Amino acid sequence: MTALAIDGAAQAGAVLADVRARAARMARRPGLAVILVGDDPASHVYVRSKLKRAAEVGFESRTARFSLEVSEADILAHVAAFNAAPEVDGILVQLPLPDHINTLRVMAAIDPDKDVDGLHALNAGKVAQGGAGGLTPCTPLGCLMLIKSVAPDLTGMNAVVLGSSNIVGKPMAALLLAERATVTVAHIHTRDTPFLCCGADVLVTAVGKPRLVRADWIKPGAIVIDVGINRVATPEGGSRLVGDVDFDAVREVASAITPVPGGVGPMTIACLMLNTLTAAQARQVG
Ligand SMILES: Nc1nc(=O)c2c([nH]1)NC[C@@H]1CN(c3ccc(C(=O)N[C@@H](CCC(=O)O)C(=O)O)cc3)C=[N+]21
Repeated sequence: MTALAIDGAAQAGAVLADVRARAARMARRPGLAVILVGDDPASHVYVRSKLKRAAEVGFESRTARFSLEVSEADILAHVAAFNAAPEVDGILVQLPLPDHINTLRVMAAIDPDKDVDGLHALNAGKVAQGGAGGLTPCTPLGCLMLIKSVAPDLTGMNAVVLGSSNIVGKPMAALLLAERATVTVAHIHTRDTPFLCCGADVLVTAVGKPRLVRADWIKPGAIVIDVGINRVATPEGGSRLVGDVDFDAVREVASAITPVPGGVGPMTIACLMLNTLTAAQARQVG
């Protein structure tokens, strides 16, 4: 069987069209503020594409850029200014931050109502409790939409999440649990990860290791969601993006799989716009 390649770009396009239509009906355009530290080229690419999408759906946006040497106090002061700015509905602090800045302290400083990354402890706690009313981290939210596009009911399924970060693995596990799946989270210290993966009806990989996940790790018919974005050298001397999954081989075992690029990445950005719209609507209603 050759798996269905889940078209993340197309599904993201549908989410963005919906966001754009709903934003157009608002009294005030939603506003997104991005904080970017350092000069990592990949981070700059991601932030550029977020700002481009924001403009396309009719949002205002602004970016505060800082050198790698910026102090934590300076970042916290900018977060406070965005918290206080009435035209800013969503605040995103691009990660990773440099080591001298305490990421959790910065997340804690963001107004939870403007926390469009869903990383403030209040929003993370709401996600963990399986409840509505909070903002959900963009990548796991996008992954869940992609999964549900091929499997609307996850009740009783075995889901395995590779990676236990605050931004992907932990909220992904919480969302799958809320969908009534049986969830296992594997990480760097896990013994026999391939064995765990072999029992997965749904496998979400967020590790950052190019082509780590092989075809013999995959249960026949599984749904495979690849969050990894890894740049690798090509024999021709160029480079290209690959995921955490050996796509060509796994495709012959799985029933559905997301490609890289064109899978989870575009959905992450679409969900950021969706969260910004949600935050703007909640704030404008008051
Ligand atoms: N606070 C915070 N929130 C984030 O959501 C966040 C972050 N920090 N730090 C970095 C990661 C990475 N990330 C991506 C989003 C879109 C693509 C994306 O659209 N990728 C395209 C390809 C892009 C390319 O060609 O380079 C694709 O997969 O098709 C990739 C990566 C969001 N992140």
